[in-house]
This record gives sequence, structure tokens and C-alpha cells, in this order.
Amino acid sequence: MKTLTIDLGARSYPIYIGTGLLSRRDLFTPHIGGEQVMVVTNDVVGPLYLERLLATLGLPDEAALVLPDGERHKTLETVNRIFDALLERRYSRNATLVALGGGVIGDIVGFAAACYQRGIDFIQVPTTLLAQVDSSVGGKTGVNHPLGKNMIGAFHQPRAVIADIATLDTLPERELQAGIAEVIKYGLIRDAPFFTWLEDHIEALRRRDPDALTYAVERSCRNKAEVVAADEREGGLRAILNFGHTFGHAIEAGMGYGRYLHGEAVAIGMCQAADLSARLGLLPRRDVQRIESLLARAGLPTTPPAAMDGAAFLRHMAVDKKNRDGQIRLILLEEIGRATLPRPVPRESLEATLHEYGRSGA
Ligand SMILES: NC(=O)c1ccc[n+]([C@@H]2O[C@H](COP(=O)([O-])OP(=O)(O)OC[C@H]3O[C@@H](n4cnc5c(N)ncnc54)[C@H](O)[C@@H]3O)[C@@H](O)[C@H]2O)c1
Ligand SMILES: O=C(O)C(=O)C[C@@H](O)[C@H](O)[C@H](O)COP(=O)(O)O
Ligand SMILES: [Zn+2]
Repeated sequence: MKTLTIDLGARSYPIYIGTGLLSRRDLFTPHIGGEQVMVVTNDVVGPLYLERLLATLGLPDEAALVLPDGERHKTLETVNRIFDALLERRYSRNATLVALGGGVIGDIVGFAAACYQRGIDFIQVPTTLLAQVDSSVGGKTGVNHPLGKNMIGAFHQPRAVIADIATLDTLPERELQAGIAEVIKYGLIRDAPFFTWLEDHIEALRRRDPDALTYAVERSCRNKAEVVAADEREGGLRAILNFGHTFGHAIEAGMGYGRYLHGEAVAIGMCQAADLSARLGLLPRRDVQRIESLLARAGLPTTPPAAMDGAAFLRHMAVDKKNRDGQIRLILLEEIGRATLPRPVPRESLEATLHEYGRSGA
């Protein structure tokens, strides 16, 4: 097992990465403050891993809450179901929530923990590659609004992240690929040697080679932890973690939540952001091809759906959280391994990228 620490100055918390961790009670107990614990999961992950986790924690079935699966349930209504359960079961301020699942469960449960009685503890137990490399770390929590992705949320850090790589054995291939998109993102924004490593090991990752997976999770978490430690609330540097997301979130909201997986939408968005970077003379065109080629080898889409024309993109990008004074700002690449901070871009260049991808779209 590897242990990383995310250091936020006044606070820090561990990220445990390894196999068999769902059975390691000793990893959980130091991060549970009181006697009341609720494990929140969904109806896909629950049947796979809930019984084992409850046994590890010595909890009865009544300590669990099973929510419906899917991005379309990442809503305030679902968060309210957690509040209902906490209140009906008389959970106090020193209770701990345990989020068992992918990024959707982690974001929902984290947000419920941020709000219930003005904030209770929670532990992230991520079971998708995407959640293990990205969403479980860093404290962004929240839910979607029909008009915009993750529009209602809070920063609320978990007490610990416990990433059991063995849970990835049951992950559907499409979900694994979606997670690889966020892994590739770290190579693009701040870790060129990791990008090269990914070019050499993408097939090993896709066939779930345990060493390759463990290495990718650890290196991704290390990158994320360093960025979040430097800028917890996205005053500056943290925005680079949003590379490709301005386009990607537009696809998720525009197509209807759940039609495109988050990682798929981000993969397309990273191609668009790379193209725009080249148009603006920041990134060599050959690097755009290198990026598209690696994403395609990962089994990811690289062009947007035909239904997302330029106008649809611009409508959704108009509510991006990085906008200032109503102006769209984008993260660009100066080279593979070096991202810019968010910056306004000339409208005609943005429209040229949207037009180019509109023409090639599936
Ligand atoms: N908070 C953050 O910093 C952050 C970062 C990246 C993404 N996100 C959010 O994360 C979400 C995407 O997360 P995701 O890709 O994990 O999707 P997800 O949570 O929907 O999980 C994907 C699917 O896999 C299932 N699943 C989970 N673990 C499984 C397992 N071990 N075996 C079999 N099936 C399993 C889930 O039930 C679901 O059907 C998006 O809402 C995105 O906005 C948040
Ligand atoms: O942790 C971050 O910061 C990120 O931006 C990570 C992203 O991969 C993630 O999708 C995040 O949820 C996006 O946040 P948002 O603020 O753009 O909603
Ligand atoms: Zn993301």
C-alpha cells in the first residue's frame, strides 16, 4: 500500500492506495470521530462492495443508504434523500459519512456532508478509476443544475481517501476509459514525463495491469494533491485541473447528463482546447496530433457529437465557473506538460475551433 498526504497547511489528510483496502478497518477507524457512521452508495456499487465494507466497519445493514445510480441523479433531490435519512436516524454533528462509489457518489455525499448541520466529516472510498485519480481528492463537492454542470456545491475536504485498486476489477470498460481521460489530463497540464509514460503504457492500463494501474493512480493523486495544496479554493493554479472541462461540461449539459460520460466529454474538450492552443500559436500542431492519438488509443472519443454545434457550445460555456464579468476564459497548453492559467481568447479563434470540430463531429 502507498500512502500520500495532501497537505493543506492547517489540515492534512491521507490518500491510501492499494489492494484489499476495503477490508482494512485500521485505515478507517482513525478518521471516524463518533459512533454514528452512514455508508452511502448506489444500486450498482452496493451489491458489489457494501456488505464487505459494513463488515469491515462492524456496522449493521441499517447504517447504509443506497441511492439510484447515474449522473442524472446528481441533483439536489438526491442530496435531500441523504438529509432525510440522517434526520430520520437522528444522526448528530459528530457523525461520519462514507462515500462508497464513483465520482457521482463522492460529489453528492461530500456535498451532503458539507451542508448537514453546517458540516460533518466524510471519508471517500472511490471505486472508479476516475474517482481514484481525481474526484475523491481535493474537496470539490456538488451537484448539477439543468443549466450547468456542478453549479451548486461547496469545498469540503474528506478526512481520508481510501482507494482500493481491486475494486476496479468490476468496472465496465467504458468507465475505465473515461477515467484514463483524467489521467492523461495530468500529463498534459503539468507532467510531461507522465504523458510519455502513458504513451508507452496505455495498453497495460487498458488491460488493467495492476502495476500500471497502481502507478497511474499514485502519480495522478500526487499531481492533484500538489496542485490543491498550492491553491485549495481555485484562486489561481487549481484552475489548470479544469483543462478541457469548459468544452466538456458543455457537452455533458448540452447532451443531457449521462449521455456522455464525464471523462469522455473531457477527452473531447481536451482536443478542442489543444486545437485552440495551436490556433493561437502556443502549441505545435504536431502535439495536438500526439494528444488526439493517445486519447484515441485509450478508446476515448476525440470529436463532439453532431448535435453540439458552435451555438450550443457557446450557450453552455457562457455559464462556466471560470468566466469573469461574463467573459469566457480557457485553460490552454503551451506545451505538453505545461498549461496556462484561465485566459480570455479571441472570439474568432474560439469559433474557428468550434467550427472545425463541428465539421468533423460524429
Ligand atoms: N470533485 C471532483 O474534483 C471531480 C473530479 C472529476 C470528476 N468529478 C465528477 O465525477 C463524476 C464522474 O465520476 P465517475 O466517472 O466515477 O462516474 P460514476 O460515479 O457515475 O461511476 C461510473 C459508473 O460505474 C459504476 N461503478 C462505480 N464503481 C464501480 C465498480 N467498482 N465496479 C462496477 N461499477 C462501478 C457506477 O455505479 C456508475 O454506473 C462526474 O459527475 C464528475 O463531474 C468530480
Ligand atoms: O479538482 C478540480 O479542481 C477539478 O477541476 C477537477 C475536475 O476534473 C473535475 O471535473 C471538477 O469537478 C470540475 O470542477 P468544476 O469546478 O469545473 O465544476
Ligand atoms: Zn473532471
